[in-house]
Amino acid sequence: MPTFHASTSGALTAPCHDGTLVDFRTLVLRYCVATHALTRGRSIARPDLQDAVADIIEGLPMNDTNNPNVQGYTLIRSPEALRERYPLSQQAVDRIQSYRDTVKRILGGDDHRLLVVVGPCSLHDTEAALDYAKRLAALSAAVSDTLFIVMRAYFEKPRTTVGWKGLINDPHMDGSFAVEEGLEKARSLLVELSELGLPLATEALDPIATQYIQDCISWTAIGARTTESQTHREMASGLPSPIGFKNGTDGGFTVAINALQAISHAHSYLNIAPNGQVAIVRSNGNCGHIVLRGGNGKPNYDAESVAAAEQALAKASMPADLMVDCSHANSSKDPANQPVVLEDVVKQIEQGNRSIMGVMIESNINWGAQPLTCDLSALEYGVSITDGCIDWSTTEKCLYDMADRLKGILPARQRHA
Ligand SMILES: O=C[C@H](O)[C@H](O)COP(=O)(O)O
Ligand SMILES: C=C(OP(=O)(O)O)C(=O)O
Repeated sequence: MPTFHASTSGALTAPCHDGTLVDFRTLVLRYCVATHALTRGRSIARPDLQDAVADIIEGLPMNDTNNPNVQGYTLIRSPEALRERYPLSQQAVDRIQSYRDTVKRILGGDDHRLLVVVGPCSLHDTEAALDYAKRLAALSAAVSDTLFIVMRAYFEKPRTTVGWKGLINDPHMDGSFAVEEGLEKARSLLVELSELGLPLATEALDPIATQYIQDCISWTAIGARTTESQTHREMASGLPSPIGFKNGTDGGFTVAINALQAISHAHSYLNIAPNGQVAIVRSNGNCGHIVLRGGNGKPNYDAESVAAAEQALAKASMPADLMVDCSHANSSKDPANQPVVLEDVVKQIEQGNRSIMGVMIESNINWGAQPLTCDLSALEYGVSITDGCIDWSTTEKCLYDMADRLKGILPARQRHA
């Protein structure tokens, strides 16, 4: 790794990628010229930029007290630059705005439909994701009087300990962590999915990554492992779509209810501006609801748990808006249990429940999950590489059945008295 040396004149110099000795100011200048060209949309040879960046970053001494545990930094393009490269059409922008408004109307009880967040646990194969989305778009149109369907487009996976952290973090799924490529893959796929006319949901995990993709998203989850995190609550208060806070991994509602209260306020926090510069963000505050996903080895989708969640929300003077996650601890991570949970939820609504405004289902083209192995060509098409999912035919059956049974009930339901 090259390091900078002070010459007798005091100038910092370092050996460049091509072996020549270059001073620090020249390297910074090369980098600025390259990024300026990029942000202005001019094409520049990618290696020029990479070399300029690598020369600067690798030249910076890392053995200071601030960074003893950091191997290095790789600068990447700004959110603005990626958005310019993969823009949404005006039609998609208008649709996304109307999808977000629909989610808010469902929360307020002004749209009687049930919000259904359904799709793969994580997306790892672009072709399979588009295949799934096309099927879901057709199904969604057929049940749109009763269900408002939003596709799970999850690119970030929070891990209990370690494991593949999703397409953004490791797009080649081989531990090479090409995060910039991951952001590019995620954004280009989100744009393609958005153009199909399907509302999209994701989990917002990395506060910086959100800046690259959130314009495509109509409903956002904050996961069970981060619902209690102040950083995630601050970020959520500034995100453009309504938020579903999962209950904590212990199965309790309190941290999710506290999170809802936190995001209803404006916050000031550190993140990056669209041009990639570190900035203080001043948010307006946001709205959302809790998601019951079970925990601590126990489910919490049953009528008794739902009533307890309603009481906890009432005690906190929060509206009774609940989504039930049919997967995760509610299914003991066995996809075969998801239809069982869904059946229970539909029965609760048939029997007069007014607080359940949505469900979440982990579904894919094919059943179950497969381990991520070194030989990627051995992966089965349309099968999750994270949590197990129900397959497409089960998904169709579940959603058509639910729409059929709730068709006459939801329009008459007074969600908020
Ligand atoms: O939804 C996915 C998983 O439940 C979540 O990422 C945690 O997975 P893990 O417990 O296998 O790490
Ligand atoms: C990780 C997820 O859920 P949870 O945070 O509930 O574990 C998920 O929905 O993908």
